[in-house]
Amino acid sequence: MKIAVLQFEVEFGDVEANIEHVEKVFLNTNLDNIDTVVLPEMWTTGYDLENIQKLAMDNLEPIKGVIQRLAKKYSVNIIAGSVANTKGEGVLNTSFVVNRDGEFIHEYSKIHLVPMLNEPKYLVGGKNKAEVFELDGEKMGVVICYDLRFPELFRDLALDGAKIIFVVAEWPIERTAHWLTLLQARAIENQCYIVASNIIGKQPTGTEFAGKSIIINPFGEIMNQATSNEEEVLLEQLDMEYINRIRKKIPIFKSRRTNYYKFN
Ligand SMILES: O=C(O)CCC(=O)C(=O)O
Repeated sequence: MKIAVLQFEVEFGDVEANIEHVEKVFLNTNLDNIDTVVLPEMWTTGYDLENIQKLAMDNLEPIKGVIQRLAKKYSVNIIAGSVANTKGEGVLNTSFVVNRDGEFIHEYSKIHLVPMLNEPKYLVGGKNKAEVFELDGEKMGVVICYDLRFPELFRDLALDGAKIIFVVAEWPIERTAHWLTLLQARAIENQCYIVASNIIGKQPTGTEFAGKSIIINPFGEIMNQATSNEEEVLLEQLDMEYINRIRKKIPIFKSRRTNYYKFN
């Protein structure tokens, strides 16, 4: 599976400009042999939480249509990062996935809201657990930013067969060390690929973002990593068989002693 991870600066509160920008990145990137493109968290709005009610999508419309059109046009699967999304009782931070035929195949709304960003004041948490989905016959999952601090979520996805876990984020630069360490830990402990897309730049709220989008293999090695301050597209081929070799060599899933854990 060949992956393209997009890292860019989000225009604060400017949905139209951000969509236009992503369309341009698709146009200017050679996606000929790419299977799956990954976008970051809240990429249509940034953390413009004061205005999030009016900037949010309405049950993922119209952004779903935009992504479906791009997926078909370039014949790529798209992990569409996440967007502010009004559904039911409030605004969710929702990630979604569309396959290369333009079919909508998965949706997950962030369950862990971030106190440090005041997210619980403006957003509602997702009510469903992160589930595994399939693209091109491979099982995978997607989680959103702060979710990275909750290893249970990753373990559940891995136990359900996920071989790639995507992390879509707006992770601040001041906690770059946590970003890198936790992403590598999640890859090592779950022996799966971790593919993470983060944004760059400073937003009017004063938060500066870490960039450092990254692709990590199931042995925990960094295959590709972006800088902290430049727009970039990371391209990498993932060998899905490598997961089996690593799991055979270090059989942690066979060595688990679930009787001794709170969560099993
Ligand atoms: O956990 C962190 O340090 C950052 C989380 C975050 O910024 C987010 O979830 O958007």
